[in-house]
Amino acid sequence: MTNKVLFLPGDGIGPDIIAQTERVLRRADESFSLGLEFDEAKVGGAAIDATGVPLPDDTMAKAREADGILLGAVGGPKWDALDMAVRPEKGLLGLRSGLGLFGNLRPAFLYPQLAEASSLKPEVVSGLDILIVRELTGGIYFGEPRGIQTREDGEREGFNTYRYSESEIRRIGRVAFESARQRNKKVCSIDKANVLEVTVLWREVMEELAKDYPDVELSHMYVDNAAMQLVRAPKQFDVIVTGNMFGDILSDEAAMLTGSIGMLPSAALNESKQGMYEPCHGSAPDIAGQDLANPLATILSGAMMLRYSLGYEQAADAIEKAVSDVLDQGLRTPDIHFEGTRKVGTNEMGEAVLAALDKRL
Ligand SMILES: NC(=O)c1ccc[n+]([C@@H]2O[C@H](COP(=O)([O-])OP(=O)(O)OC[C@H]3O[C@@H](n4cnc5c(N)ncnc54)[C@H](O)[C@@H]3O)[C@@H](O)[C@H]2O)c1
Ligand SMILES: CC(C)[C@H](C(=O)O)[C@@H](O)C(=O)O
Ligand SMILES: [Mg+2]
Repeated sequence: MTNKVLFLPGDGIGPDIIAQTERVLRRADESFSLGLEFDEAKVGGAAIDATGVPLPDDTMAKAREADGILLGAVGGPKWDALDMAVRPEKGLLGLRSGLGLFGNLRPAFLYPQLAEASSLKPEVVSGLDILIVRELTGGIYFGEPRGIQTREDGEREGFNTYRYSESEIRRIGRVAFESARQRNKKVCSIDKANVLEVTVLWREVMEELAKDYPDVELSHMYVDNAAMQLVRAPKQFDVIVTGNMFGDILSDEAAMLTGSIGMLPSAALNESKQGMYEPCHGSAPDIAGQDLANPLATILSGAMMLRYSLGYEQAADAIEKAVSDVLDQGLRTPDIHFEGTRKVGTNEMGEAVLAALDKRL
């Protein structure tokens, strides 16, 4: 069996962080004799520049063939102002929906070495380990109708549709309940059921589903309260399940509890566990190409790919331990740097992870 890994570096810091992750994955491949086959394709702004579209057919074809996809990030000021039809996000959203990657796992785990980098007091975050399960191919991101139009009275209006079917809610709910079974057996479903009918249905379906998981405790919370609770007492959460947009916002918030958005990996899985893995952050145009980006979220996404889509638990473990080792050594990119630690660049951080991985073998 071959295990095809496709790299999609994308834009901004995407190529910087994918380069470091590729080194680490190639080393893991050699050391554990995984038999990985690597390929690369363009997406987002880089694809627009090269081909005129953000998701070329060739990229989509390679993505369909791949067992695991590792994406850097897409977008940036050069392309974001373009019409919706050609926005780089279309490339990313097209990949997610085209591959049916509805289940987005975003683990907000605080490495103890980074407690001082967190935005919250160490006692509030120490031991933090939350899994955000975000629905990724539905909700307001994809609902129709959508658009910007000029009304008869000459005023322009923009509109999107927040829509979820029962089966879409049920399948993401199952991901959350199953994940909770492997963890602390608590699911908190986050909605806005006091205002939005779509989330009244969301709540009802979660309640129905809970009957199949009597060993898991289900609770519900409105999203505004959840945003507040995440910074007040984040350790009350185990698994959070929520829709596409609320999950997008809450996962960036959760990232800061772990020290930096540069630390948060993610997996996007479909029914057959094919997956696309990416850091939760964007293309960070402000620091692109300057050896400043933190590559750890992407390296950790690579470890998630080995674990969830390719089944190489041991290699995934070794990479995660190597990341912990470099934090133990006090190495920090600027986003997680604090007094008493040593500031390093993207490249040096990648090299340090490689060296730590070698020592672990
Ligand atoms: N998955 C994706 O591809 C993805 C995700 C989010 C945003 N975007 C796109 O990225 C572009 C920039 O968006 P934004 O500025 O809102 O969000 P962003 O996540 O790119 O950046 C927000 C802030 O976090 C910092 N940051 C992000 N990643 C970092 C890392 N690895 N190391 C150190 N610092 C890091 C940036 O320097 C910036 O100050 C936009 O075009 C947006 O649409 C893409
Ligand atoms: C770039 C954008 C489309 C994307 C999203 O909103 O899903 C990003 O913010 C993310 O979190 O992956
Ligand atoms: Mg986001």
